[in-house]
Amino acid sequence: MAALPVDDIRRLSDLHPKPVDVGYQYGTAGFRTSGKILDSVLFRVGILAALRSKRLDGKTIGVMVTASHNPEHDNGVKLVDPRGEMLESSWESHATVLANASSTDELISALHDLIKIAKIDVSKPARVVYARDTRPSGPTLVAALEDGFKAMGAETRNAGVTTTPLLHYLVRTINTKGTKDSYGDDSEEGYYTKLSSAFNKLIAGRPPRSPLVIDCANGVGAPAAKILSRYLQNSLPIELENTAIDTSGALNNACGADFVKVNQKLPPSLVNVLQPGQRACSLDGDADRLMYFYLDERRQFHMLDGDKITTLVASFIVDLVKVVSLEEELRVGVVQTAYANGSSTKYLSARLPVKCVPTGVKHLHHAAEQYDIGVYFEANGHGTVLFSQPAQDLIFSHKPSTPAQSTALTHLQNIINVVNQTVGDALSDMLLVEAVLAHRSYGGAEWDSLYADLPSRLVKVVVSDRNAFKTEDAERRLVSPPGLQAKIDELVKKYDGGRSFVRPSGTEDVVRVYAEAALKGQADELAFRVAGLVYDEAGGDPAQRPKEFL
Ligand SMILES: CC(=O)N[C@H]1[C@@H](OP(=O)(O)O)O[C@H](CO)[C@@H](O)[C@@H]1O
Ligand SMILES: [Mg+2]
Repeated sequence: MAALPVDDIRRLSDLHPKPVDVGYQYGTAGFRTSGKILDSVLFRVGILAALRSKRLDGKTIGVMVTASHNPEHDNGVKLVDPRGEMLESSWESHATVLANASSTDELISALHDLIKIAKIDVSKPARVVYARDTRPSGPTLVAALEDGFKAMGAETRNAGVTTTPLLHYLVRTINTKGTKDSYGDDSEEGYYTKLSSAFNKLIAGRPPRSPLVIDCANGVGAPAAKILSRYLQNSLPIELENTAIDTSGALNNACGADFVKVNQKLPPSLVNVLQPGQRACSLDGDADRLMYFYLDERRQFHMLDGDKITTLVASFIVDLVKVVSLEEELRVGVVQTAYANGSSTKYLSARLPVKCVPTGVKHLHHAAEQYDIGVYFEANGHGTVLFSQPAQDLIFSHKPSTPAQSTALTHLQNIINVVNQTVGDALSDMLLVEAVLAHRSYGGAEWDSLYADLPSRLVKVVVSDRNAFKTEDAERRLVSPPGLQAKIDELVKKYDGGRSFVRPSGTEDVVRVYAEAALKGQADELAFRVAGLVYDEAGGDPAQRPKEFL
């Protein structure tokens, strides 16, 4: 069995020393922190990606350098497994171990351990494809990553500056190229062609669409949406806003999907742009999240979040499945997290199976794979639709008995192709939403009226140790610190339609509090009361207690 190229690793590792006194964790979204302290992490992730590929007989592994919706000065990195899905969870801890090795010697010894534990044949080829978003720290971090690849002698393909979902698409298409499972052409062009031609077929014969405003969060979604618009031509007129990818500090700043979701308001930059009734959406910094919204006649803001997208899309698919009389063979189900608005869960549960899983896309994705057709979106707008292989085979082979069935089947086939099944994809999801709206003849208001959101509030609490907070029941209840859940239950009882839960964030050093209630003021009050409980319970300094906490 070949040995690790220790000399190359040593020489290059010395160029990327780990800062002392910094600990790293491969969390829900990979490694994510200030871009200034990620150099050694990127180098080591380069090595890890090569080893993961060797472990999988030279299948291509993806590496994405992004911190998504986080502030511009943050950055991050995550690995993508061969089918375009998130890194297998047992390897998350390998990643954490490598990132925290304090010296080159320790790194090399950790690598030897990893090879043994994970049974890696080092003589196998290593193949990786990588990309980054538009963050200013990206080029330097990618150089560190490339040193990691070089140390391992990996075969590499640089996908440049692109969106996270496009990188996931590339990983899957590269690995399925020339097989019966081919997912498309392994190029940017292949991606845009696949999505746009499916969309064009889906909306063929429908009245022309009115222009859609896209807030690109001043990120990589801007160039991506521009390219997509060329492929769409007249089928979907779009107006791009917040496209300043070279303006320092602009990324995700007072714009983008996370801003809209958290603040429940219009990005200020759109105030003089958006017309009442016009459809608009926001992407996040790496274009895998999508939030829709519109202004009513009184210029009141209305948000159409991931739950509203789930409802729109799942109902449409269910109706198509009914038309083709395949309800038994094509079971449609929905996956949500505790952050899903209670009204959406109620609406959906009355119509289809709904499952609640812990936060983080990998949990939703895996649960959605259990259905023939699984629709999943986090409330924050990250999600997609998964079709099992048997479901796809049936949809492409079934013989329709009537013209209506033939049309419905064709729509299902085109939905399969418009959707990026590897991961949530803002641009693909946007095309899917636009297609369904066109079929239903809905504007924002009609879509919004399917159910009324319960007012909700999300609050962050800074605590000294978020790991002291442990949850059960898909994060809806706290088991630790002991006794805190009972106090939350007591509070919740006092609010009409009240619901609240507390969980440690997987991406930030905070504990999150969510609350909803029948009235906005009540949801806010409940959230701030629970936040106060959490703060005090965690031993927060009374002098620093945020004044809004009750
Ligand atoms: C409330 C919320 O929006 N949480 C987000 C956030 O996770 P936290 O574990 O809550 O920090 O980032 C994750 C990764 O992007 C995303 O999957 C998740 O939905
Ligand atoms: Mg993102």
